[in-house]
Amino acid sequence: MSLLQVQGLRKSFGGVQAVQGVSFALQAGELLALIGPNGAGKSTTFNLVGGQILPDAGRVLLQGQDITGLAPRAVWRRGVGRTFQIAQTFASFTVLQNVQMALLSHDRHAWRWWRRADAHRPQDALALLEQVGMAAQAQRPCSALAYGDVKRVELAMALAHAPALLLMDEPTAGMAPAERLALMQLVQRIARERHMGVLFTEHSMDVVFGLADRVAVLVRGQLLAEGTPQQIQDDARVQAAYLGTGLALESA
Ligand SMILES: Nc1ncnc2c1ncn2[C@@H]1O[C@H](COP(=O)(O)OP(=O)(O)OP(=O)(O)O)[C@@H](O)[C@H]1O
Repeated sequence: MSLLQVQGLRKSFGGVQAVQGVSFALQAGELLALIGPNGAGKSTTFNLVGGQILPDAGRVLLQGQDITGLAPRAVWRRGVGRTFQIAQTFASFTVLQNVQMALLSHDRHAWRWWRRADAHRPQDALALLEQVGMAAQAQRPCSALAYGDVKRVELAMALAHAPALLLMDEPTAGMAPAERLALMQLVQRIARERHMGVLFTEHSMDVVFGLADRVAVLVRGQLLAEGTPQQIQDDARVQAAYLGTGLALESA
């Protein structure tokens, strides 16, 4: 059974048909990149899976269970984690405290008990930081970190929830080419180790064609093609869709 099945999703905003019957599947341990020109419907699809937007039609199944229309928090409870285009951490708290707070949230302790974070599962928080290569910086405030390191802390916070599926919205936005490949190599390794599926939107073709297992191409709200990076790069329809958009399909 696929980890995630998206079946015939549709969403219109007024007269704009943002997503028009999109279907795809994602397996555990796999990285699926959702790409397409501006306005293709990537964010809308992403938000339909995460529960931020209600679909007009179609279904989202997680491990065979229908999660269509559930609120974001309920989708999260079912095992769907999320990272954001602009990493979200508490700047004045230490790296370790940030992960401890994510563990608190996962363990269903209310956020207002944040003062207890210091005492909450410090060894587990440290182990998560080791997984993302941030244990040495555990005691630094997040405000003192380089942006690439903040993204690693955000990843550790998402992993605190032990998600079966991780949604990553433009994970490498604002990062230098070497940094973004390193981050996504880390995500790939963790996805394999944890059998966690990763659905990500991405504009950097070096990341998409270097690290995704499969690529889904959206154009004007429809799924134009889906396949391995090589199949997508060789697909004449995809190349035509990108012509004139100012985006290059080749890896940098
Ligand atoms: N809340 C909204 N209200 C009205 N129109 C919307 C809304 N969200 C998206 N749209 C429209 O739906 C279409 C798809 O937008 P979407 O943001 O999903 O595309 P995208 O592929 O993520 O684009 P980009 O790469 O520019 O972020 C666009 O025409 C957009 O203007």
